[in-house]
Amino acid sequence: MTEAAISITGLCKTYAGGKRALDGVNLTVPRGQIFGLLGPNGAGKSTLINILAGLVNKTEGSASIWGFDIDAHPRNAKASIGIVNQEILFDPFFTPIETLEIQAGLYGVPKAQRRSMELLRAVHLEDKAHAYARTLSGGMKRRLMVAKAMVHAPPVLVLDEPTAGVDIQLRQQLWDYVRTLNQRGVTVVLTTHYLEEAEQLCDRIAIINHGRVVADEPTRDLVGRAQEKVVAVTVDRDLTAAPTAPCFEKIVLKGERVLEITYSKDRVNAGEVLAAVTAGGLGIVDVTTREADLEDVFLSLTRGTP
Ligand SMILES: Nc1ncnc2c1ncn2[C@@H]1O[C@H](COP(=O)(O)OP(=O)(O)OP(=O)(O)O)[C@@H](O)[C@H]1O
Repeated sequence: MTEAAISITGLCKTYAGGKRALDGVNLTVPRGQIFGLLGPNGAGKSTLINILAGLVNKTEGSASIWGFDIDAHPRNAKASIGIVNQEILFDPFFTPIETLEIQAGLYGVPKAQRRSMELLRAVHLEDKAHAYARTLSGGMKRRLMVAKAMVHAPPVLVLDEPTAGVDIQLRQQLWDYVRTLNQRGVTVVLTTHYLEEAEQLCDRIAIINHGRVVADEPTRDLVGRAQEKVVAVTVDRDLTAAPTAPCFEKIVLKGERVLEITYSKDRVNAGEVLAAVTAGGLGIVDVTTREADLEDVFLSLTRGTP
C-alpha cells in the first residue's frame, strides 16, 4: 500500500480551560490529491492544522506526515509540510525575496538549492521581489505566504482558508498555482468555507464538525448526494417502523405518521416513491418535497449539537 501523505489516528485536543476542539479524529490524506477540509467556524480545522505544524500540542492520538510520526520524527515531519496560516505573518520591512531567503535559511536549504525567484514568479510577484512587504496588497501578501510555505519544497502543502478576503481574480490565480503544484506531485490540503471552491478543486473532501469527522469521501460522491431529493410523506395511520422499498435511498420515521424518504432523482421520480408507500397499504395524507444541494449536504452533516 502506498503510504499516505497525512495519516491521523484518534487525534484529540482539549485546550487549557476545557474546550475539546478535536474529539477522536481519524483521517487519511492520500498522496497526490487535493484534499478539502471543510467545517463551520470553530469546528477544529485550525487546531488540526496547528498540531500538524507543531504549533499546538495534541492531547491524545497520533499523526504522521509523509510517513514521519510527528512525535518520533518531528524534524522530518516538519520538513515534509508547508503551511499557509490564516494570519499573514512576515516582517513588513523585508522584501519578498528577502522573506523567502530568510525562510529558506530557517529550513536549512543550501543557497545552491534555493529557488526564491522561481517561487516569486510562480505566484506572480516577480516584479515585487524588491518591494517592502508592507507595500503589497492583501492578495499579494497571501501569495507571498504560499511561496514562503514552499521554500523547502515540501511534498505536502496545507492552506488554511487561503482565500478569505481575497478577490475573485486573485483567488483564481492562487488556485491555478495550487493546481500546478499538485500536477507537479505536491499533495495539497486546504480548508475553506467556500463549498463551490472545494467542489471544483478537491479530489476528496472531509467535513469536520465539533471536533469530529462527519464525512470523508471523494468529492463526486459527496456532490452525488446532492442528486438526492427528500420527500416527507404524512400517512393515514400510526407506524412503529418505517417501510422499505428498493427505490428509497433512506427512510426515517419522524414522529408516528411522517416518513422522510430520500431518493435519487436520476433513478426514480416522486410518483414511483409515493407508489411504493401506497403499495404497502398506507394512505397518503400530505406530501412535501425539496431538492438537496451541496450546501444541504454540508448543513445536514454539521447540524445539531455535539
Ligand atoms: N488557544 C485556544 N484556547 C482555547 N480554545 C481554543 C484555542 N484555539 C481554539 N480554541 C477553540 O477550539 C475550537 C476549535 O477552534 P479552531 O480554531 O480549531 O476551529 P476552526 O474550525 O479552525 O474555525 P475557523 O473556521 O473559525 O477558523 C473553538 O471552539 C475555539 O474557540
